[in-house]
Parts: sequence; C-alpha cells; structure tokens
Amino acid sequence: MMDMEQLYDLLKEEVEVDDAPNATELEINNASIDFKNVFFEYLPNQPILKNITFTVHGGETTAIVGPSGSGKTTITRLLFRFYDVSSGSILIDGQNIKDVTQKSLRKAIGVVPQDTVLFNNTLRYNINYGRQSADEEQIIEAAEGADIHKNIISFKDGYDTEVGERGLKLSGGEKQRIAIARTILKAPRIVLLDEATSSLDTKTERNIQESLNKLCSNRTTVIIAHRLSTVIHAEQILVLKEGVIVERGRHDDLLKLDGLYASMWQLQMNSISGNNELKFTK
Ligand SMILES: Nc1ncnc2c1ncn2[C@@H]1O[C@H](COP(=O)(O)OP(=O)(O)OP(=O)(O)O)[C@@H](O)[C@H]1O
Repeated sequence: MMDMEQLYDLLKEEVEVDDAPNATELEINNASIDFKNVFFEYLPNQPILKNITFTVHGGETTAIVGPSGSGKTTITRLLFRFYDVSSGSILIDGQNIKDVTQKSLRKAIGVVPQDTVLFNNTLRYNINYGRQSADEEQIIEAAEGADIHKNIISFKDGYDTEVGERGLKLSGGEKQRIAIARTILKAPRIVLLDEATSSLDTKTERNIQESLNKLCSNRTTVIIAHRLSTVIHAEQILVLKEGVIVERGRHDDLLKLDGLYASMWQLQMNSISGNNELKFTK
C-alpha cells in the first residue's frame, strides 16, 4: 500500500474523485464501517472486487488476508476514497462516503502504510504532518508512543535532523515508527494499517507491535495482515481470494471451517522457518 495520505495531498489535481455538490461533513459517532455489495474495477471489464459486504463495528479490528493480488489494498484505497466504487456503497456511521467532503473523510482516517515515504524535511516536520497545529510537547509524546523518541534524540540534530533523499537514511522499522507517531498525533477514529512483510529483528518487531497495539486500541481498525499474532487477536478476519470474500470469522471459527484459511494456517505450522509470517499460495 502506498502512503495514500501523502500521495493524495501531492497529486490532488490527478485524483479521480470529486466532492458531491452538497457534500456534508462526516460526523463520527462509533466510527463503524459498512461495505455493502461493493464492486470495483480499475479498468473496464476487469473486475477486482466482487460483491464485497462486511461490517467493522466501532473500535474493533478487522484483518484482511489473502493471496497477493486478491484485492486487499484496493479495499483500503476505496475506504479512503482514493477511487469511487463501481457499484454498491461504503458507509461510515451510516453516511455514504461519496456524500461527505473528502477533507472530513480523510481527517477521520489515519493510514500506516507498509513503506512510508518521508518528506525531504526534518523529523519534526514529518511527525507534525499528522496534525499541523500540534506543539512540541505533543510531537514528543507521539514519538514516545511510537517508541522512536529515544532514537531521535540520539541524533546530533535531534528533531531537526533532515531525512529523505539527501538527509539521514532511516531503516524500514524507523520509518514505520515515524508513520505511527504521525498517526498517533493525528488521533483518527479509524486506522488503516498495512503490516510490513519484510522481516524486522525480533526486538524491533515487538516494539512496533506494541506501539501499533496502542495506536489501534479503541479505534476502528482495518489491517492488511501479514502476521499470525495479528489475525489471532482480530475480532473479524476476512479471507479474500480473487476479489471475493471466501471465508470470514474469528481465527478459531476459520480453523473449524477447514477451508483456505485453515490450510494456510496448517502450511504455516508445518513450515520449518516457523516465523510469525502469514503466507498464502495462489
Ligand atoms: N492502479 C491500478 N490499475 C490497474 N490495476 C490495478 C491497480 N492497482 C492494483 N491493480 C490490480 O488489482 C488487483 C488487486 O490488487 P491489490 O493491490 O488490491 O491486491 P493485494 O491483495 O493488496 O496484493 P498484495 O498482497 O500483493 O499487495 C491486482 O491484480 C492488481 O494488479
């Protein structure tokens, strides 16, 4: 998943969706999400999502799993209204996202992508982007929540350290923590998260997991899940295959079903690598 929030801001002119003439402000109550019979195609006659229906209750976590190319990222792109559905509807607290302003929609949703693209600017700027009105204390608090503050102050220029193309190169884990800090600062009611597939060292992974848990608790969360530990804790797992939800339920329910999810799980249990990663074969 690309860093949609940034991309959206950078490429505003090229974005394909417009506010409806009478668009209202999205009013968040429980922050529940409903996909109702959603169909979507990027190109004519090449359906990517087929009749997708699911509900994420306010404050709960839904994990989406499935083989590469099955449409997981596309679901999150539609929720962010990067594209409009071909048919069907997406509702947040009963309001069709097509009928609300994109500004109010995007304010309610925080995105933590798999590969964060940082601005060629300071670390402070990169975190501050989450909420531009935040003061220094709040920025530091967010960085602490994302377990990156100590790293930042160990740099000679601290929060003024330049990152990006000509600045300091950060590791994948550090970049993701900047994205988490940014999202903590934004404090959205809905979080879209694309878990990293690249393996990080165990300690880094544990720290990131802890800060993500903090970020997602009490927030409505949709996770493109690549970690076994994530799916085990999710209130709902959607198993996507070729744009169709083929199985849904909690981890235990899906194991009992003895279908695609169960076979994927079995494959994982039998693998010698024994790591915490979910793998689907096509
Ligand atoms: N901008 C685009 N234009 C045309 N086709 C696209 C576009 N983005 C994605 N697709 C196609 O849509 C399908 C679903 O892609 P999507 O990225 O949603 O899958 P995914 O399940 O997230 O895969 P992965 O796990 O590999 O990230 C793929 O066949 C992909 O090639």
